[in-house]
Amino acid sequence: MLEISNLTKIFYKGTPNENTAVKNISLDVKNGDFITIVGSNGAGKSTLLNSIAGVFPVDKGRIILDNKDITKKCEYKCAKNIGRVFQNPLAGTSPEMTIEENLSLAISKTKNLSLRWGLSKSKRKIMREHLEKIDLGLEKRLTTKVKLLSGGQRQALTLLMATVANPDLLLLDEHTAALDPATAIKIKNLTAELVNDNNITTLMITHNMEDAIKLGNRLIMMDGGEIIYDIKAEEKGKLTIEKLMKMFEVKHGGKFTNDRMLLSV
Ligand SMILES: Nc1ncnc2c1ncn2[C@@H]1O[C@H](COP(=O)(O)OP(=O)(O)OP(=O)(O)O)[C@@H](O)[C@H]1O
Repeated sequence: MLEISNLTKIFYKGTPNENTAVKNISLDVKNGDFITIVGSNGAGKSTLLNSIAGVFPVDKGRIILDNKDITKKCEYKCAKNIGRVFQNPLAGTSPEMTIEENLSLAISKTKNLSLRWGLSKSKRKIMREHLEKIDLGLEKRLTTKVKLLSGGQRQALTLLMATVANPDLLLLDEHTAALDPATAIKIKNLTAELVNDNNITTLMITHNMEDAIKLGNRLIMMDGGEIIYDIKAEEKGKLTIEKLMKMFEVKHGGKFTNDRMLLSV
């Protein structure tokens, strides 16, 4: 489904600040995999996701999504098949546009041609049905401007927009980290529901070890630009936070240094 081979991303190449953020990473992601990604600060997690999403050119390697080579595809083109949600709840929606206009744009990426254009009655009905699923009463506020929503409401809408067109791949970069604890739980549950119901292949960066263990069917740990652990199905089911920390220390050769990660234990 997603095949990454020998991926390398170097920032400030050829300068004294040269920094290899992703080092020769290979990863084979199966259709429907829900992979959580953990690792210390600067481990290369966001760089890996940004490389897949075409944010910048990579220095080496290949990225194949659904049998298509997307290694050199720009961010705009990748966005047609890849849904993304970021940490900042203000990032994924257009504030001056209404809920229905935002959602309509997201639906316009769908392969279902009859749903693509305009704000027809049937499209509104479908939008309301989608919004009902997130259970925040937004289905009654279709014409409200998005800038009037709370951070949590906006992040839920962003998540819905990122999944509504059934993307080939969903990339989540600490998408609940900026929310209050109660809202974060809601968004995490919504994530699991949307991903599982639609069988969306997903990579999710989190600093919360508990979430990393609980959510998804596979866990990847990164350190120094490399994948140091790739823990699958059954083995993942037996993981504990303590085990995971110990494993990190064994490979890293030192204590865990990520304050945010430790705080969320
Ligand atoms: N756009 C960029 N330009 C230059 N350097 C960058 C850029 N993005 C990331 N880096 C550097 O690449 C390295 C990996 O950063 P990255 O953001 O991928 O780590 P991360 O694992 O996501 O960390 P965190 O958990 O702190 O968000 C870091 O040294 C970072 O400073």
